Amino acid sequence: MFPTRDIPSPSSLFSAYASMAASMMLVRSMANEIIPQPVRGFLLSTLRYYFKPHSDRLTLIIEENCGMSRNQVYDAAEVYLCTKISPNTERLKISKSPKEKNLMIRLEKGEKLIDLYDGVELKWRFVCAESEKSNPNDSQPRSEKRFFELTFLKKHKEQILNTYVPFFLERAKAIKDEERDLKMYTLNSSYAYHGVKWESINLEHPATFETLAMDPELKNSVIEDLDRFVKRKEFYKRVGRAWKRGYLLYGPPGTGKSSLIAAMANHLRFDVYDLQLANILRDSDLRKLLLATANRSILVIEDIDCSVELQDRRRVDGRKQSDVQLVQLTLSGLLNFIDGLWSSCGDERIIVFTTNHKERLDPALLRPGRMDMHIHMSYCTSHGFKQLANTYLGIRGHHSLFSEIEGYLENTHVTPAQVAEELMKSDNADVALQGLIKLLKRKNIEGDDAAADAAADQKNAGIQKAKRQKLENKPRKSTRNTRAKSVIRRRKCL
Ligand SMILES: Nc1ncnc2c1ncn2[C@@H]1O[C@H](COP(=O)(O)OP(=O)(O)OP(=O)(O)O)[C@@H](O)[C@H]1O
Ligand SMILES: [Mg+2]
Repeated sequence: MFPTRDIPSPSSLFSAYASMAASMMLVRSMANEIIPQPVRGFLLSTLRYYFKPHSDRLTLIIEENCGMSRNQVYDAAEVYLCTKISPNTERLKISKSPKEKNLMIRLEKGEKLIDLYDGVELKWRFVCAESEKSNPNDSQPRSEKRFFELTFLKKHKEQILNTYVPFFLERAKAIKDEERDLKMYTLNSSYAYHGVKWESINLEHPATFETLAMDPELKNSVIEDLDRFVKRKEFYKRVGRAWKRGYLLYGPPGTGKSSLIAAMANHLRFDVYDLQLANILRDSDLRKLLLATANRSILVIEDIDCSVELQDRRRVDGRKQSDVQLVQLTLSGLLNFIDGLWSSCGDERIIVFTTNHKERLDPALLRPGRMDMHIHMSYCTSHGFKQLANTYLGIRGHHSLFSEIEGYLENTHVTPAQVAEELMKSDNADVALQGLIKLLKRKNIEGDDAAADAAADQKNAGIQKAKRQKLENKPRKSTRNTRAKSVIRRRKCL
């Protein structure tokens, strides 16, 4: 039997606890009275800091807003994380506004993601919390506070802040760029504006480097050149050059010069500014227009050989006599103007000139260093034809009619535009290719005729030239004779 004497009865236990709790409350209330609230808060948090086990993880809080403006890091994280959605993600938000092309996908609150960067594991969590009301009597509903938590090992703090955050900011920019519609700016020459203005439409030209029929080596070198250009921000800064690049596209009509410009714009996701010089009368307009172009854009001046005949244009069309301008715009003047402006402002600019007649161009344009790359767009080759047959008829391998077509292409001048037109005439590959053979045969005969004509012309021209020279020599002799005779006559007279 246990002695029951030492075991406290429940009622005595209760009264002991009650008196202990009362005395603790008394101590606390005394402490509350003695130590003011802010000091108490500070002491508590300090004690908590020293006695809490320390974590080896750091969490960055990325809030939606910073003051009145949006937090760019938050917006970038929202876009970037859409590319990191894993099979474990359970809830996503999707939306689409009428103006947008693609669905917008965003994380739902509470969702977590893991990202790996350079071997470092990063834990992301999207949090939506109702913010505290500053005034409890306020009838307004509580606002929602949204933020991302980014957690990783503390030892990676520098790496994350200095490289990972800039990395996903850059990626988000690229993704947004990819999503947005490209713009094509043309000039609005309505003089209601007292000048010209850029007007934009969506650039929906579907040409890409994949669909472009052109010499594969040349195509690759253009792609590489463009890719190198956009990556060389630091390089251009270091060597003290403006970050811009010029391309001259030349070749007969219908060889793909305009298509190449569209392919460049689609590849780089750059807007296009189509500068029709014929619509510009004043230097001040040109300056305004150039200054109004944005970075990451392509300025296009098509058919530059026609535009250089701009000197001394006198424009009176439908305007008051007082508005009549004497326009003096020479190519070299224009180039110096563009160079000057471009060297002083703007980044990541591309300028493209096109011409059907390179030989007619002002040497100022062809001067080394002015147009960085001269790209010859030529008649359809056998490789170009295969590319078009693939694009238009879906023929990937060989076709029984190919060798005949390739035979003709070796000595026939036909443009990719003409080939493309033939290939579009039927969905049936055999019919379309037969049509192309007919065209090539016709061209071949015309080409032979034209060559025969050209040879005959040349021969005639040679004969005419010889005759002219003969004639030119005769009078010269006769002139000399006449002059000599007259001298003799004059002497005789004396
Ligand atoms: N190299 C090419 N590859 C694919 N398609 C081409 C090519 N060249 C021309 N085409 C087709 O022909 C059409 C006209 O070509 P494009 O306008 O690019 O020629 P261009 O060289 O700019 O002619 P122009 O000198 O008359 O301005 C294009 O829309 C395209 O369908
Ligand atoms: Mg063109």
